[in-house]
Amino acid sequence: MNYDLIIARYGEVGLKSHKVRSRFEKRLIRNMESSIEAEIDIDQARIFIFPQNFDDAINKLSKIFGVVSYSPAVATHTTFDEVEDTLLKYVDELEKNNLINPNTKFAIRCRRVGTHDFTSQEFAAFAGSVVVKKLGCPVDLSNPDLEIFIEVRDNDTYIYHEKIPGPGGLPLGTQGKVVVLLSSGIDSPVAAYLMMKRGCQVIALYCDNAPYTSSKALKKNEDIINQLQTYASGAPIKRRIVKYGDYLSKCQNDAPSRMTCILCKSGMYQLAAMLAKDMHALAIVDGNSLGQVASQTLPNILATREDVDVPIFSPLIGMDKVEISRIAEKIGTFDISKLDDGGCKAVPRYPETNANINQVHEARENMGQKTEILNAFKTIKF
Ligand SMILES: Nc1ncnc2c1ncn2[C@@H]1O[C@H](COP(=O)(O)OP(=O)(O)OP(=O)(O)O)[C@@H](O)[C@H]1O
Repeated sequence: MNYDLIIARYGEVGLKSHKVRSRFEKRLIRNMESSIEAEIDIDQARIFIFPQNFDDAINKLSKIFGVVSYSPAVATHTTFDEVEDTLLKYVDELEKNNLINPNTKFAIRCRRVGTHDFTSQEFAAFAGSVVVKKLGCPVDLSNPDLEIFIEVRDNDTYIYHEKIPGPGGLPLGTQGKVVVLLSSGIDSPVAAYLMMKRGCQVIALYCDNAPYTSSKALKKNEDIINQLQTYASGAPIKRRIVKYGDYLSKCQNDAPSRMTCILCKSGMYQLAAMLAKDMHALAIVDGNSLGQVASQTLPNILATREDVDVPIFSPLIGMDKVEISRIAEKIGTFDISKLDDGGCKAVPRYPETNANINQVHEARENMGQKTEILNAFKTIKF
């Protein structure tokens, strides 16, 4: 198919006030321009993309948040003769690609913006008659095998047959920055993706538990971030790594062993809060799903968040593993996350599942958490 352009549509952005919408539209276009080589215009809630490479643009648009659907299209002028001529060529191409034949039930869907001396129904009937004359195929408006869309916008008319779904959400970068505690597991990459979909730029903090975890875990974290970067056009993920092994040793040596995981998570939140303040992020995000593992019971979630003065979001809290894994597969992180990295050797045999906030508070004081976290923070490279 020889297309002239791609028409993209946005969803939620259109519900905003005029001022906010115009800011979000600009950001959406900027995000598109940073990964697609194209000339891009916007007119009345439609984005017109004239790419250098169509396949590449079609691929990239599926990963740009804010886009709800898009259609490769041909363009012509709004006259009966020119639309007939262009439609005949378009149908020729559809036929060559086995998308239409004399038995295909089809419908023309016409939309119109502007002042014309015909209605949308009249124009659809005209376009339908062009197709019937050419192929003799039956019109079926309620249950067609193929829909051909004709979009008339003043003097320009666009013809297309596909509406490819985009990822939806809000344009990346419109909702500020968040620090995501991003491990090498299945869940936190999905949490990061969902926050990106809501428009947040991600700062990914990885706590490197070496020598309790292997270099494979660190490599997996890098590969996961590279995969998530394909969705981050216009607001790339910033990766930060903290050396966390010494802190974990201190937890093991100076606190009851059943507390290690609680103190580990509590320390991660403290670090994430410091990083958030340092990098002007307004929230922390984790991959918790209620009750999934020992560290994610309600008492433990409460105890690990004590003294954290930055909001913590857990976008997966109500999802089960199957739902989370399905998203991980869709976004391409599942196969990386599921690779065996040997796990964390600091996990005790019997981790606490019902933490008492006072006891955790005492354990944090006794192990000198504040100093240990300050020391760990210094290992982050900026
Ligand atoms: N090494 C780490 N670096 C950064 N964040 C981490 C790390 N380990 C765990 N977290 C955070 O704590 C949350 C819960 O921890 P848990 O030990 O259950 O994670 P996991 O199973 O290793 O990874 P995930 O939850 O991402 O599948 C994670 O979702 C993640 O947000």
